[in-house]
Amino acid sequence: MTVTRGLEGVVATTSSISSIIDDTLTYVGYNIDDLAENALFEEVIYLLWHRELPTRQQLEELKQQLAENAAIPKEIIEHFKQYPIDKVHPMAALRTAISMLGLYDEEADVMTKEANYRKAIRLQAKIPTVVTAFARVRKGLEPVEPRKDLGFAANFLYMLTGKEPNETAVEAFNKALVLHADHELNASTFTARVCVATLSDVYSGVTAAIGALKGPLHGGANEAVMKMLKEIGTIDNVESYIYKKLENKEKIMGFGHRVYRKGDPRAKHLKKMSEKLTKLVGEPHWYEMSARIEEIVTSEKSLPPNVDFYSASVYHCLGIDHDLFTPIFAVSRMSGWLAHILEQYDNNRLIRPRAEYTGPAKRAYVPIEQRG
Ligand SMILES: CC(=O)SCCNC(=O)CCNC(=O)[C@H](O)C(C)(C)COP(=O)(O)OP(=O)(O)OC[C@H]1O[C@@H](n2cnc3c(N)ncnc32)[C@H](O)[C@@H]1OP(=O)(O)O
Ligand SMILES: O=C([O-])CC(=O)C(=O)O
Repeated sequence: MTVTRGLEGVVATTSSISSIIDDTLTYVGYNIDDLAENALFEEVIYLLWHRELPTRQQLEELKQQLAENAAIPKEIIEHFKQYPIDKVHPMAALRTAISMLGLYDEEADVMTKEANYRKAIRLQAKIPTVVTAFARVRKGLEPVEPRKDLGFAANFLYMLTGKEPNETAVEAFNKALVLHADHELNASTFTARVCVATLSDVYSGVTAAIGALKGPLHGGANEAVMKMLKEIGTIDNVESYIYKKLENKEKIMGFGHRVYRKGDPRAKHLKKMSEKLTKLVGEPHWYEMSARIEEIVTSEKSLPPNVDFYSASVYHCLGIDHDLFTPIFAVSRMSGWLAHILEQYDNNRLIRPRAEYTGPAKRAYVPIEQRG
């Protein structure tokens, strides 16, 4: 048996959703740079689910479907209110609430193509409402109802704060959503596909994916980056902090990638946004510290920043609590998970690799009285 630890380089499926070739990321053939500059997140959702950009009418239809399905059952809000609130990470709350949504969906176990698409709409529509409701309930605030007249990005920020966001914030948030939407067979997407390849339901697939995204080696890295920036505190501390970590062979969060070698093409967009937004909110030190960290880690380890590095300071500037960074990643990646889940159902085969056994062999059962 040949063992490939971490399945590095293993091609486990075909997919027509996104590709990473020679450090270039495309969604259904459209370069991420092009989409980041021009696309609405709702257009990207449509693209990932239908493999074509929407016409104006198709886009309006999708926006309407998302708006109509954004409300969440009041039982979920009641559930949030019962949590030991200061001990619950929003990713744990999200994982539970998304699973709970399945309990209130009469079609949860209906496995037709049409029913699965309707569930995709409901999940994509409701995830911003779930994240923002939890963010408010834990502060003793009432959730803000979604508005039908706002787009996806604006509605998220509105539900979070109760105030209509300005154009700069909406534009930045939309771009972040576009950049995080899909990424080939990353760990959480693979998790979703493994789950539904048993012909389990869509809710189980996305709940499993949220669990995988939560870890700091994957989506959880954006929150860890902000924690590191806060620990460093000032630009003068960057060198000693980073060199010490490198000497101790500790990982620097937001750097490195399993697939990219020269660099993550999404990072440059977030870097630009970080520079602009940190200046705009009068906190340029977050960008300056980040840029200095990048200089050191790139020259010492040849490791470029990934999508999670500059997204941390971007979200901070949008006034978002640091432990909501990974849930926001999930709000965007929900679109990719759902595209992959639908693709898996369309051409399913159980995913079941092998393990090379390394434990003891051929042992005879020892009765408990003889085990000392
Ligand atoms: C959305 C996303 O999921 S993007 C990734 C987000 N995760 C992070 O930012 C966490 C930090 N980065 C990492 O832990 C890794 O780079 C991963 C998990 C992203 C990729 O992991 P892998 O492909 O398994 O690489 P692996 O962890 O084996 O690293 C290879 C070598 O580079 C080093 N390395 C990799 N990333 C880093 C890092 N961030 N800081 C310091 N050294 C690193 C490792 O220590 C290892 O060195 P060694 O060969 O001397 O032991
Ligand atoms: O692809 C990966 O391994 C992780 C990643 O960058 C993502 O999920 O966006």
